[in-house]
Amino acid sequence: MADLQISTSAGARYFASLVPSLNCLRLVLNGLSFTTDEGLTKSVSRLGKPEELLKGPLYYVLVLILCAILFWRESPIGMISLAMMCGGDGIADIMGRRFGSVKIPYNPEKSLAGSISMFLFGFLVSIGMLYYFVALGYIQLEWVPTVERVALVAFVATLVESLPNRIVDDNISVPLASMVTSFLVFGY
Ligand SMILES: C/C(=C\COP(=O)(O)O)CCC[C@H](C)CCC[C@H](C)CCCC(C)C
Ligand SMILES: Nc1ccn([C@@H]2O[C@H](COP(=O)(O)OP(=O)(O)O)[C@@H](O)[C@H]2O)c(=O)n1
Repeated sequence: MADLQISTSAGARYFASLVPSLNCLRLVLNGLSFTTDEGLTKSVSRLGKPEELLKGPLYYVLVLILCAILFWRESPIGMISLAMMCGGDGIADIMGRRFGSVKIPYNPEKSLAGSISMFLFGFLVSIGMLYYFVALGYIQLEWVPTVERVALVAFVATLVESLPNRIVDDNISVPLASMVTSFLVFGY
């Protein structure tokens, strides 16, 4: 068990994914009303309906599991995708609701304040995470091209998030767009 807590061990990524996996189970059990956790439902839903847990929150933890297992500590793709979903998309909601008076022309439900906040905060969290991983020696990066690449990923993810999300939830489209763009610019 101690070996699993060493991030270089083969099983570490699976051990780390236990936390979002257990939350995934909580969301499914409560979303399907097999169990009732009103605190969980109220904290992660908008209307207080259990079935809401099977949408955005569930996609969120599934992306966490995927990034932990697929990318772990050796690829920048996972940490950038999580930074854009957890940091960028998260701040877009907060800033957009509060300061979003100027709406996006092609999507009146979203605002420039939300999108600009998403780009800037998602970019900064991505760079911060990459700096941390470089400092720990997990990955090696040249910073000038890395900053340019992360800015491109943040721009694409912000553009995707600004689109009307009636088709695909942005907890899927934002990390997916980040993963594809990161793979194209970083190559791994
Ligand atoms: C409320 C959540 C998603 C809804 O997003 P949206 O539809 O408003 O866009 C998040 C649900 C969180 C889940 C119940 C518990 C997550 C546990 C996870 C291991 C915590 C680590 C998060 C950290 C920021 C990486
Ligand atoms: N780019 C954005 C994103 C969200 N928002 C605001 O945040 C609210 C929730 O955004 P959303 O529907 O994308 O919710 P999440 O599922 O991303 O949290 C929107 O109804 C807007 O009021 C914004 O103004 N601009």
